[in-house]
Amino acid sequence: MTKPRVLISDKMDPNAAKIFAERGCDVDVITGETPEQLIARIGDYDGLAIRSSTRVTKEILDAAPNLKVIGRAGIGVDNVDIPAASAQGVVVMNTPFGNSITTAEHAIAMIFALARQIPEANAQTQAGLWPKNGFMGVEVTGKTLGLIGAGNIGSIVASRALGLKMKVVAFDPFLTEERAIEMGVEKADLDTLLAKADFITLHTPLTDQTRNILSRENLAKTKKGVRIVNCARGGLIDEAALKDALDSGQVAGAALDVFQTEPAKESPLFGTPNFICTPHLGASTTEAQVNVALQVAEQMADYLVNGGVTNALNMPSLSAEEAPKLKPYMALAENLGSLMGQLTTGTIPRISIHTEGAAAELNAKPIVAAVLAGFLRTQSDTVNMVNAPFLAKERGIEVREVKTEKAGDYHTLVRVSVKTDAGERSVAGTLFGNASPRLVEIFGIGIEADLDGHMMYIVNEDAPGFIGRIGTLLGENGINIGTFHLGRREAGGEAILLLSLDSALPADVLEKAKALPGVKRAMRLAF
Ligand SMILES: NC(=O)C1=CN([C@@H]2O[C@H](COP(=O)(O)OP(=O)(O)OC[C@H]3O[C@@H](n4cnc5c(N)ncnc54)[C@H](O)[C@@H]3O)[C@@H](O)[C@H]2O)C=CC1
Ligand SMILES: O=C(O)C(=O)COP(=O)(O)O
Repeated sequence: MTKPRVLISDKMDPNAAKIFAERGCDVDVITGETPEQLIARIGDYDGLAIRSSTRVTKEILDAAPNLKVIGRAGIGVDNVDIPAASAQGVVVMNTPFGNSITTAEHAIAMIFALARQIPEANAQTQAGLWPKNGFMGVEVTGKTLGLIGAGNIGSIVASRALGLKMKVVAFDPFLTEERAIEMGVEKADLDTLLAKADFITLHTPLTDQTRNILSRENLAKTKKGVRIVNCARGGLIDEAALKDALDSGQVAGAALDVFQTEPAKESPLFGTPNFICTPHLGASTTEAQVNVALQVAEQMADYLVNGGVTNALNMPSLSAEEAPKLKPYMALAENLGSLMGQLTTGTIPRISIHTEGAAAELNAKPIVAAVLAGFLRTQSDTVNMVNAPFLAKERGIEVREVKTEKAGDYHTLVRVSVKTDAGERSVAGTLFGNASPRLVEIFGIGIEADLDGHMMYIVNEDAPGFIGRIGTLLGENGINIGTFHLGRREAGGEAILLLSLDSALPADVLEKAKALPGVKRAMRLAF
């Protein structure tokens, strides 16, 4: 058997290459290449091990017919086009915990650096100025830390901040009261956090919901003199608005480890008083880098050599016997969970997974795990089939399984229902030819569609002319519609439109769609 070939394309602890070799893989370490160089090289490889510098785009995947697995030595996978990788059958895995402590410690270091202006004081002292009177700091003891995102890293930051005698107020729509009490933090909505916090620290992934969470408008709602730390992802803060807020004194200090565009070699923020930054060093400690390198190499080698799957973000774990029958159901279940996750917001106390007809005869556990993974992955990059049920429990989500062996309108059906403030809402799908997943219902409205790639979802008033208007808007913006699906409650009532698009829907076009007459809701979806 030929040995699997692995490319390590970002700087990684040497332990990774060592493990790959020990586990029977041929490994090359070639870092710092341009996308064009990577495209020219990637065709030969079965595995690609990365950190945040390599962007794995559809173009790179298109040039990688042999690629089976992408391993992220770290947490965030926003640099990987996961829908494109999934479409190509490439497993994407990360190492969800190996660098969390290190990153939390960087955020705490940033808090102190801001509180005592350490970088500038250091620079002026070494320049011979002995600026003893120029640097009046603030204590952190007794101050309020606003935590946006209370997942793995956020909760470590909270525990450290509590140890420093800070009060912690957390905003995370998926944080339950019980978990907040366990963490010793006060659960709050975003506006309350913005109004109360003396320091704000961000620990969410970059998603459509979190992009620009510290927008110009939200920065204006902060307590005057707030200090802000971002060691999560660029794009969570409006950088131009942050610059203005620092200039006006609304924000007394800001520390960024991450930027909207990286590498950030220039920025209007550079040189602004009370602004400090590091070049995406959150995960850069010896300990964290050894952790993630060992873990990613073990996981990838396991998959390439034995077919074992750990911490995969886009693939279910299955036994060899169950696999062929369950596989299409897993895809259906994951898509339905993801659809539900994308369509609902806020705390969800209950998810019910109902299998009917042929689906009810199967082992429900992987189907339930796939629904939960699809649902929770819209909130966190670190969810997979293995940890989704635990995460759901931790988030206080009650999970119900219901089986009806007698078939209804479809010979086999999976229905996902969630309890929301607005009542119970459900989506359902079936398998065509026992193989192809198909959506058949959204929120009580019958609609048949494949859930695949980039999509757009619209709820509108059923009235003549609407379909023409949306088609014209997308056409004028160069967006090609792949498939077009319609459903409605009754003639002239509420209608839904589900479009598959050949490219991602830009934010400005989405805003224009929302402004079309008759549109009640418009959003982009991705599978
Ligand atoms: N600077 C660096 O070098 C590093 C950065 N990171 C980044 O840190 C971030 C957090 O990582 P983890 O804590 O491990 O992830 P996690 O998945 O454990 O936690 C993320 C939390 O954000 C919450 N969240 C999701 N949507 C939200 C919203 N709209 N508003 C508020 N909260 C929301 C989730 O419920 C979850 O609790 C990720 O973006 C990751 O990529 C991670 C490691 C190193
Ligand atoms: O793990 C993450 O999400 C990180 O952002 C760390 O990035 P890095 O591996 O240091 O390029």
